[in-house]
Amino acid sequence: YFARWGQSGTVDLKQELEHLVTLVASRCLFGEEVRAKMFGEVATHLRELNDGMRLVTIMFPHLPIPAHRRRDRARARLGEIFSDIVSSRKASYPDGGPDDMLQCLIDSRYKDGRATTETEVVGMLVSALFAGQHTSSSTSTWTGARLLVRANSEHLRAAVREQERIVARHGDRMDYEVLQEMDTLHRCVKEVLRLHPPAMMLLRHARRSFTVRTREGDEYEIPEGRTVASPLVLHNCLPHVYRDPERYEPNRFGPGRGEDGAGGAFSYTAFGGGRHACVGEAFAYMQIKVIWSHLLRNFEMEMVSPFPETDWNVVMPGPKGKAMVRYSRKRMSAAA
Ligand code: HEM
Repeated sequence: YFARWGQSGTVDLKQELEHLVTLVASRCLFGEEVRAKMFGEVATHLRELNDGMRLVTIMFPHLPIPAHRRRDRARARLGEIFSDIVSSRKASYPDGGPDDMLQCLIDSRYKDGRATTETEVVGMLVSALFAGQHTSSSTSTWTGARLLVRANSEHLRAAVREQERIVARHGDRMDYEVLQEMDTLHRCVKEVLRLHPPAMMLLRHARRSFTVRTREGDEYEIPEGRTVASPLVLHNCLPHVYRDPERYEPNRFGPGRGEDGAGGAFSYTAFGGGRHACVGEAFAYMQIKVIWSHLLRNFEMEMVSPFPETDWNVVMPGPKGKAMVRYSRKRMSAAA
């Protein structure tokens, strides 16, 4: 993908990473044969789905506003595209096909032995692509925005030094084990997710009433049947859990700092928690670390646009506007 970039130049990192993550997601979900075909249109519809998830959507999901109409048209069109993909896969591989998520959903059976229907497979594909695309691409962009500003150059240097050590040990080999060694990069991404969680709140339905006791000792009764919103944009920044919470400080998750999980099992909830916690967490970290290890090994980069603002108008807030980055090629050698 990055072979398209020149020897040096300026790019909108946000747009580049959005494209790349859509390609990776479509390859992993649908397989090689559809990756190239569907890229342009699907990327546009995914953007319209996200743009149609406004704050007002939580209260009035069907309010007749232009963003909701675009969302509904995009969902219908995605349904058509994916239905074609499911039926052509079923026709081409009647006895089991390639090793990807599409095939896995087609082959799945319910406990009573019933097969999944085409509508169910299409619905799950749309939701997995939606859940995995925007979240990972905005986290990749925020990682760049955080690491490439001058104030964080020590963290950038630490992440580059880690890549040098890993290249010296493993050369160009890139697989699951090698990714597990990238602790510094992992913490850089984890800290990005603390400050810029793509989901701003978790929602739960109270199936029975219960009482919440605050640190100050106040008690609140949550009645049965209510929806409870847990605002992770706020509790990822609680000062009694995270020292200097507004600061980008990946080392707070390092050994001996005592901040990792300091507020209990649910103090860090960028991927949610409990029964409905994100199923894509491990995949997301792998994807983002593959992308950023490649960039750190092959490019010198610097942000040339202001640090992006957050687009708070949508339910899954991401960086607003462009994230312009100047790059020049380098080659990290195994001898480094
Ligand atoms: C940086 C990337 C990601 C972030 C920050 C993220 C975050 C989240 C959050 C906060 C939830 C709600 C959890 C809850 O309510 O407790 C969630 C659910 C979910 N995520 Fe992710 N996610 C990411 C990537 C992915 C990827 C790559 C996939 C799939 C390939 C994925 C699939 C899902 C699914 C299917 C659910 C619903 C789980 C359920 O309701 O049982 N996510 N994610």
